[in-house]
Amino acid sequence: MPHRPFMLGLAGDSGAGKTTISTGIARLMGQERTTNICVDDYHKYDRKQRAERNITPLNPACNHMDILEQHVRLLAMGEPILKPIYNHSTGTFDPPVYVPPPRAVSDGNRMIPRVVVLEGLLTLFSPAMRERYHLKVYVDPEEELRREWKIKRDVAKRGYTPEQVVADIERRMPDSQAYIWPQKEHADIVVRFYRPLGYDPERPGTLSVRIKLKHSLPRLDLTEVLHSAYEDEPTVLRLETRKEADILDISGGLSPEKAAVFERLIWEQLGPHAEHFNPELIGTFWDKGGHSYPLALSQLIIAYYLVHMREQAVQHGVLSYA
Ligand SMILES: Nc1ncnc2c1ncn2[C@@H]1O[C@H](COP(=O)(O)OP(=O)(O)OP(=O)(O)O)[C@@H](O)[C@H]1O
Ligand SMILES: O=C(CO)[C@H](O)[C@H](O)COP(=O)(O)O
Repeated sequence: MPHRPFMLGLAGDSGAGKTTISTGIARLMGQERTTNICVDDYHKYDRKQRAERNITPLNPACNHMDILEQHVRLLAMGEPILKPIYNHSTGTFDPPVYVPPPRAVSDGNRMIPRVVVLEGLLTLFSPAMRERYHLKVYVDPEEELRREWKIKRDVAKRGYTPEQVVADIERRMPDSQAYIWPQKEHADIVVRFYRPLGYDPERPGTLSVRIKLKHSLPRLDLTEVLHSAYEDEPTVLRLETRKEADILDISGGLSPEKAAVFERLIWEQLGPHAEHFNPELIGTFWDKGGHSYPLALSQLIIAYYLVHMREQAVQHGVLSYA
């Protein structure tokens, strides 16, 4: 009887869109079956202590990496953890919370595995963590977009002024380059939102996405949708096979009709898990209560690979059943 959860590791710099992606994945795969862990909770120092020590939260030395590794292992084994909490409103720590074991739940006929999503600055940093995930994703928007997103979010939700956020981004840059960006090399999937030609900043839902898929991933058959795209809208969807990876480009100009065909196609390849998934609430992001088809499809594609990579791991005996 399978007890061990689907394990997804999602990394990227601050404001890159990790929470936005993982929120949609939880909605898609079932919020009641998903445990979402934000790795910010494992900061070693509070905001004041970081300022005193002149250390950024991007530095592994500023985080309890050993406890994080231990918790990733426990969660992967379907065990509970007592998780710290970092509070972004106060800049200090709240009392820890008990996170129940992510064990499979029964739907009457069979067991449905739970999902654990670990998202944060350093989730792909150490081999001890990487080896526990079925799928590793790195979120890598255009740097200008990331800055814009971070400034808006930190001002609206974390009490900073725009000047403070800009100064902080600059101060963090050496650590971004030293610790965060290199994690991209370890990802199975790299998701890059970018501004297409003629992009209107008032319509963030029209951002395009480029998804880099490592050749080690199982094949997602996109023939039908790529073929229909090429006939009438040649630039809306593109799949290019390169030496190091496949590159899937989804334009923000995708019509709702084509997005629906694309969604159905992935859906059909999800296998029996699809019946427990809910595609209705994917693709939303916080700014202006927006919706984006490239975001929705990215979330669906990640879920597809997560399901299939776990299946492969089980088949190859990498994961045993508890
Ligand atoms: N695909 C997207 N399209 C439009 N806006 C987006 C997208 N992804 C993220 N954003 C915007 O960027 C902001 C930051 O995103 P999010 O909170 O998901 O980043 P994060 O990587 O989790 O950040 P942190 O690690 O600092 O908590 C969001 O509030 C949202 O408005
Ligand atoms: O890079 C970050 C990830 O969200 C935050 O800045 C970090 O977690 C510290 O938080 P705060 O700025 O609220 O003290």
